[in-house]
Amino acid sequence: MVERRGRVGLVTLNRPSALNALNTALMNELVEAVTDMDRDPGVGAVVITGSAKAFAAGADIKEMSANTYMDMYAADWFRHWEDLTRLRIPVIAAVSGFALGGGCELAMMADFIIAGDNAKFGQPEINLGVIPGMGGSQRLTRAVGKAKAMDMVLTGRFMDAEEAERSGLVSRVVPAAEVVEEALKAAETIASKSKPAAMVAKEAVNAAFEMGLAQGVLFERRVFHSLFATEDQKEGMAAFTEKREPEFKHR
Ligand SMILES: CC(C)=CC(=O)SCCNC(=O)CCNC(=O)[C@H](O)C(C)(C)COP(=O)(O)OP(=O)(O)OC[C@H]1O[C@@H](n2cnc3c(N)ncnc32)[C@H](O)[C@@H]1OP(=O)(O)O
Repeated sequence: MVERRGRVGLVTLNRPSALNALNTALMNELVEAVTDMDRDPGVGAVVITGSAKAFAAGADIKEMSANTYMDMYAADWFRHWEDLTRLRIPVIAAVSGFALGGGCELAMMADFIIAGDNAKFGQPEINLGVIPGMGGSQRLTRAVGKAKAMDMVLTGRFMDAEEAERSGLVSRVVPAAEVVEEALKAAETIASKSKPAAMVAKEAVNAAFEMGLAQGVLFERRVFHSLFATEDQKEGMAAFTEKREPEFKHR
């Protein structure tokens, strides 16, 4: 499930026979793997991917179907999975095939999504008599706006890769066979930058979803100032002046 390519971590969901339906065991493994990478100074970015047919076809319907309200509430079902949104290093979702329900929500927990041209995104929980429960109603709405989010959440229809790119859900669409390599290349590019700068950049962009404009701009300015305490800022600006490539030390 977990591989290292230099400074990049690659995590592959490994239940292809069930289209990577997200059950507790799989999600515990995923959260543990990326949390370990997040703490590893040698990792600068992470890619999460699935199989060619499915990134993930949703939360495991069979695992939760017999649960009662109290089972769901007492376990606070999906709460632990939200840990993925608290990672400090950049995370890319490389999506091929189905990204449905919890699969779409998992992809949206990443910092950005690179989609194969066969990708299909959807929040079809309405067909099961429920609604998104891993943040879909919130993150999809922020990504694509109210009209498309309402359409998808209320009708359960799928969005193809082209529409997903046009709507702002994914950052780029590439041939399906190349999606993991493209995501790894993007992750390698990120991991080659100053790690403190990349982490702060992620925090600053995410702040746009939590703060008003004035507060967000102030937050950005303050964390921008803070980067002048890093060796990498000195190196990056010296390298520019000396017309050479920077050698970041990630501190
Ligand atoms: C986060 C919250 C609140 C909820 C959710 O995420 S609920 C789940 C939302 N997702 C869905 O409703 C999609 C369910 N899956 C499908 O509609 C189809 O599997 C498909 C359209 C994605 C693909 O259809 P296809 O005919 O190509 O493949 P299947 O034979 O249907 O699937 C193969 C294999 O995988 C099992 N599978 C698929 N999705 C799930 C799932 N979400 N949970 C559990 N198991 C799933 C499917 O049952 C089949 O396994 P078996 O052959 O053993 O039955």
